[in-house]
Amino acid sequence: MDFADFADRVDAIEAESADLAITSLVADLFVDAGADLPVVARLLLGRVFPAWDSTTLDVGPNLCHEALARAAGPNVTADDVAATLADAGEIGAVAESLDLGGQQGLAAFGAAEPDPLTVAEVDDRLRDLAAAEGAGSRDHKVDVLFGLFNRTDPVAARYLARLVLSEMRIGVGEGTVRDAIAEAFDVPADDVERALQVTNDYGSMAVRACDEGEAGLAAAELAVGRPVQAMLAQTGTAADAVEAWESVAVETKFDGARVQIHHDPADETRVFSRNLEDVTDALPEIVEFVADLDVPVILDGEAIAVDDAGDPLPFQEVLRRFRRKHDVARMREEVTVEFRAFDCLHVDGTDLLDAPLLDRRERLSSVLSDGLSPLTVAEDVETIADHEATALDAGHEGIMLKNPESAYTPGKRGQNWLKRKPDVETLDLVVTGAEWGEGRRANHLGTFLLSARDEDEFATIGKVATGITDERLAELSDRLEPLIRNQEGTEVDIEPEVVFEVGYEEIQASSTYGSGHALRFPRFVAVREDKTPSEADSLSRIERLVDEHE
Ligand SMILES: Nc1ncnc2c1ncn2[C@@H]1O[C@H](COP(=O)(O)OP(=O)(O)OP(=O)(O)O)[C@@H](O)[C@H]1O
Repeated sequence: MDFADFADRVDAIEAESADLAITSLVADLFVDAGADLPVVARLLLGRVFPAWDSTTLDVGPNLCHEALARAAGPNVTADDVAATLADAGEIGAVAESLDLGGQQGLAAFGAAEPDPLTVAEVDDRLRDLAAAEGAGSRDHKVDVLFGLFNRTDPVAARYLARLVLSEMRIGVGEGTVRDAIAEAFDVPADDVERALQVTNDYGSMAVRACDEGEAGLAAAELAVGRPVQAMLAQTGTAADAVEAWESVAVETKFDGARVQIHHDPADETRVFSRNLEDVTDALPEIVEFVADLDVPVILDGEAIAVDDAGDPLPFQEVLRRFRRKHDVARMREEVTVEFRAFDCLHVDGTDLLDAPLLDRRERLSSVLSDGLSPLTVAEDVETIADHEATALDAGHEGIMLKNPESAYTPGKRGQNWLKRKPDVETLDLVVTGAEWGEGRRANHLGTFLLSARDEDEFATIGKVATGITDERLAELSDRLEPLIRNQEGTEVDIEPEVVFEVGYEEIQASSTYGSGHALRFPRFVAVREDKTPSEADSLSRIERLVDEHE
């Protein structure tokens, strides 16, 4: 399929507002995609790589601006592109407005008219770009993008630019793609959903539905090395759990960060964070913890930080170890990390997702002799309260209440896992702007603009400057500066990428911020290194919190 045809179809999808009509347009596109089906399914979701693969293109706004400027000819600079972006508000509109691939573009192809750009070629070139590293990789990336932009018409340029900056935002979510696969290939949406949960690969599952139908989807299996979404919990009480189930599996709720271990004794061990990022290199202790297991396993659990006496430290400590690429050995001395296992998805060739929790726990105890989260089966609130008191005494965050009969449902926040509602409410919000500091803090970003997730946009809700030490501020500044998009006076726009956990006193109505709400006395708690903006708190959650407190 030509990329220009794909872009025209995406344009029609973006222009449609009715959900059902969008699904049908996507389904038609899937039917017409032929051999490009896997790539088309991923690109619609703004992905070059499957959802389980944490490889990124690693293309920042500046690099993209440079490539666009080159493709637009000698009279346009990267600064011009950035200035146009400030007016246009999004990179797609900027790319579309530039006259790309003029004479300088043809010259790059030896003056001959280049072949039309295909979807497969875009995919190949972007994969090649993602693989570039080391000296010269930046130039190589600009060259690749320049080569692609040179061969796009305005609509294709719009979607290519959005794709490379992970800003596809065409109103097609994972649910739409699931329903469109079902509609296109006449298979039940539930079967597609299940296969997607197990594989986390929209492209391959679209192909399976097309080629093999229901049977192909049913045969989808977990693979050691390919992470699945974590099962999530709702808030609930002991009384809720006792009422809902015959008995209750009570576990300690560790205050750490979720990790999924994929261990294959014949191959390697990989550790993934809650957002499926590969964090293996940052957490060598976790790899060492399973090194002696002689069967392939997929384990779910929590990485916690402990002090010299082995007592738990707050989760901010463990987050200091996440995503760290340098100084891992030194950080390991500073913060000791341990693993606490609470679930087991696969052992030695057998998938356990559909097995009841207690069976999965039995398999877990058969492979691990220590590091298990303690579990009590309770039938009354008193026994649950006892477990809770013991957990809190030991310095843990609280308890989890689980339905002993329940299957493991990846990515689902169902009724089968309940977490004790924390006493202090915090919000996970995306940093979308900042202000340069004053006085001795003038070289750092000082105040951070926070936004809640609103569908695939972000709605501002407050600013935080309190609770941040000078050292932390320097770190945050280094982290956020490369994400600056625009600057006006001392205020900057920040590419939505970093999630802050923030405490607050109250949520008030406000006309100052886009969300219609403002946080009263917001204070910085931590950077949620384990969350992406898509996992930040949504505007609808904030509205629910406001309703609850009224
Ligand atoms: N025994 C346990 N079983 C399940 N989860 C546990 C357990 N101990 C700790 N956890 C952690 O608790 C998390 C769920 O509750 P919590 O509210 O703390 O997480 P969150 O990441 O802030 O929010 P959420 O997962 O609800 O989006 C799990 O994702 C997991 O990381």
